[in-house]
Amino acid sequence: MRKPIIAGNWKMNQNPEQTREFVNAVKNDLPDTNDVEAVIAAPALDLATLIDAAKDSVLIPAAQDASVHDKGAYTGENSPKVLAEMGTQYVIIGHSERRSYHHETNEEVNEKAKALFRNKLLPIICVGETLEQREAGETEDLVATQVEAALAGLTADQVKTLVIAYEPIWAIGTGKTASADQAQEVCAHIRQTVAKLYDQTTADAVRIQYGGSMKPANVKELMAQPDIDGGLVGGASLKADSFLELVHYNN
Ligand SMILES: O=C[C@H](O)COP(=O)(O)O
Repeated sequence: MRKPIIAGNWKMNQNPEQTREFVNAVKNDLPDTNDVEAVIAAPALDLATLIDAAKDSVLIPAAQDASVHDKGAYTGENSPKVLAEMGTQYVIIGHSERRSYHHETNEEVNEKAKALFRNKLLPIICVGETLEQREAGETEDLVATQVEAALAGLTADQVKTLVIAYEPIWAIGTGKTASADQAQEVCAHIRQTVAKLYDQTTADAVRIQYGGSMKPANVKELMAQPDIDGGLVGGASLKADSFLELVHYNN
């Protein structure tokens, strides 16, 4: 039985004061962590505040990216070693905004996944296609290639603990959600890809999120799909009320 995981990705929004207000507003109303994991991936500048404010709650702190290096002369980078020391649990890697604006390659995403495991952090690996790629019928091959590259060299035991987020780029921040059927089809394909690369037990353990205009109005239908185990949510995770509705999708 895979534990659902709803993760807010704040992107470059919220400041430390807003972060503390948000955590104070949600922390006593979160679901039992055995039922649903509630995660917030804050900007690096807010992470210390998030971790401090959330310390007596079940809210799980996450980062939005990490360096492939633990330390050294890498100006502007965030060390996975320090993220772990601070109390971060998950780190998003390979988000389409990083692939597009920072030209991150599949190989770098793989290096980052290895750096996270080296530091006992868990990756949330993002994959997904553009509208042009979808219309050209390339979605399944593209997503399988991204998954295979990201997981290269990882053990089955590592893969069982990580999260893959399927985020069709055309649905991110656009208000256009993939239909539940479209999202399920690609998430099932991702699971089959993991089964081919590893085995069915590993594929059955890995958690797959959908991301792209997920909101309180559509979370229930998306989460009802057999291969969707969670959501990676941008805009709708910024407000406390909306985030609480998302993590309580089952009520
Ligand atoms: O990481 C989150 C996704 O990019 C989705 O963003 P969105 O919910 O604002 O569409």
